[in-house]
Amino acid sequence: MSAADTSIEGALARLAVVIESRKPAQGGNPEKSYVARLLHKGPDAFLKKIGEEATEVVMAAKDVDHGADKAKLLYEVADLWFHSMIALAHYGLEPADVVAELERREGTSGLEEKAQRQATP
Ligand SMILES: N=c1c2ncn([C@@H]3O[C@H](COP(=O)(O)OP(=O)(O)OP(=O)(O)O)[C@@H](O)[C@H]3O)c2ncn1[C@@H]1O[C@H](COP(=O)(O)O)[C@@H](O)[C@H]1O
Repeated sequence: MSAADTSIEGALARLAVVIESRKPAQGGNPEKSYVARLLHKGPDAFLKKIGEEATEVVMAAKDVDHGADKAKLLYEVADLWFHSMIALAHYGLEPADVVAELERREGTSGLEEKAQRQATP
């Protein structure tokens, strides 16, 4: 992975490295870094942000339904991904773990998976 890696996974991996470096144990400074500040405040702070950003995604999507520009939707989804990545880092997970989970699901219909889950006692 390098800065020249323009894949989605590359961009997420680079951001994950920066987030990791903002952890209190790595010397992240809450005065100078937004990520360090959220990590310093703890889960309640960044989980609240995730809830807010998810709501903002929904509102932006509804606005697009009513003719608004898609740029706001992109912006809000980026905020949601970003704050979710702070939670992943806090809980010791990486974007690659999410990608692996999505890959594991590849080719399994959501309807099939749901039926199997409901059939399991
Ligand atoms: N991708 C982001 C990113 N996306 C959004 N944000 C910040 O997230 C904050 C929350 O967005 P809101 O719209 O809720 O704004 P707000 O009302 O100011 O937020 P609050 O007062 O509720 O905290 C804003 O301050 C945004 O600037 C981000 N801050 C940082 N990054 C990445 O994280 C890296 C490290 O950032 P620092 O830790 O700040 O150096 C940066 O280089 C970027 O790559």
